[in-house]
Amino acid sequence: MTSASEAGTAGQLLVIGAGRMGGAMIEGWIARGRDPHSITVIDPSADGRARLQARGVRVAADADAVAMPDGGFDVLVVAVKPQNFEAALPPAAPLVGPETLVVSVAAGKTVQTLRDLLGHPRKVIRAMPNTPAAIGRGITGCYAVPETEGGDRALAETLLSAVGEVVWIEDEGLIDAVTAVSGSGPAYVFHMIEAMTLAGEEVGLPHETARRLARATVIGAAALADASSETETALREAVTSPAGTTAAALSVLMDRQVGLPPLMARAVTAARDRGRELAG
Ligand SMILES: NC(=O)C1=CN([C@@H]2O[C@H](COP(=O)(O)OP(=O)(O)OC[C@H]3O[C@@H](n4cnc5c(N)ncnc54)[C@H](OP(=O)(O)O)[C@@H]3O)[C@@H](O)[C@H]2O)C=CC1
Ligand SMILES: O=C(O)[C@@H]1CCC=N1
Repeated sequence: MTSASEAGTAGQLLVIGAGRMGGAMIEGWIARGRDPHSITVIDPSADGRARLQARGVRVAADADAVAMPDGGFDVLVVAVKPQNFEAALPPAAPLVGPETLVVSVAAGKTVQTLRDLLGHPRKVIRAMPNTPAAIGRGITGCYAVPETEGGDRALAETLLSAVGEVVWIEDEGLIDAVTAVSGSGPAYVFHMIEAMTLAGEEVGLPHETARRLARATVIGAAALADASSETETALREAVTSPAGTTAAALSVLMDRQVGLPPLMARAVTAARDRGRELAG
């Protein structure tokens, strides 16, 4: 087993579930120079396995088919759906050693559940990334159990920062809130494009024109926010002429009773509560 600091690019990684999230992380690690042979994937999808194998990643259809590396796995990344936990995790428990760092990106599933299903590993980190990870523009919120050491957190941060920014929280109970804001958040933004497209059609634009305008506006506004040192509030105010068209729209969107803030609060609370339900 390598030291935690070496394992940013060295060390042996086991990934259970290489779909959208697991796959994006693997691509990020390889892009950052990790040897694909240091990654082992368990995934039942034959197509997915063939794609990864062609990239040099070691693959197995199930835990029984995994060849344990000398010294064991340094990190186990759990990236299966919460609904697949019971089937996927217990068979992998023998692959988890006393020094293996378990990093789970699954929504809802608690440290306690991970420990119960994986033979009670000591070092567990819950991480919540999002799909912009696929282009290296994700953000991941992380919680580490007190049993982890500085080197474990540094190792997790190295792995997760391969696909974007990393923020740490000190309370596991807040991971569901992170999920509700940034984990699920990209879907809210894509839905904003859909809603602006529909609204454009309702005021007379052809569908494709409305879609092009809406999409380029969201992408352009996000890029401007990214490039600018100004706050979102300042950027919003820069669009808003006194008594102009934007002010008319914002009087609807910013209504405290029926505007976007109370609607977004309901949506984020619903996501947070669903995360809590998935824990069970
Ligand atoms: N998508 C997102 O935006 C985010 C997802 N997450 C979390 O990431 C996790 C994975 O989500 P996502 O990547 O979207 O899901 P995907 O369905 O894309 O990926 C899950 C992968 O796990 C595989 N799988 C199913 N059963 C098993 C098993 N028994 N052993 C090993 N692998 C298995 C699936 O194969 P098959 O398709 O053949 O079933 C699939 O390839 C979830 O827990 C989710 O909460 C976290 C942040 C954001
Ligand atoms: O929808 C979900 O449950 C997962 C977690 C965050 C994004 N997708």
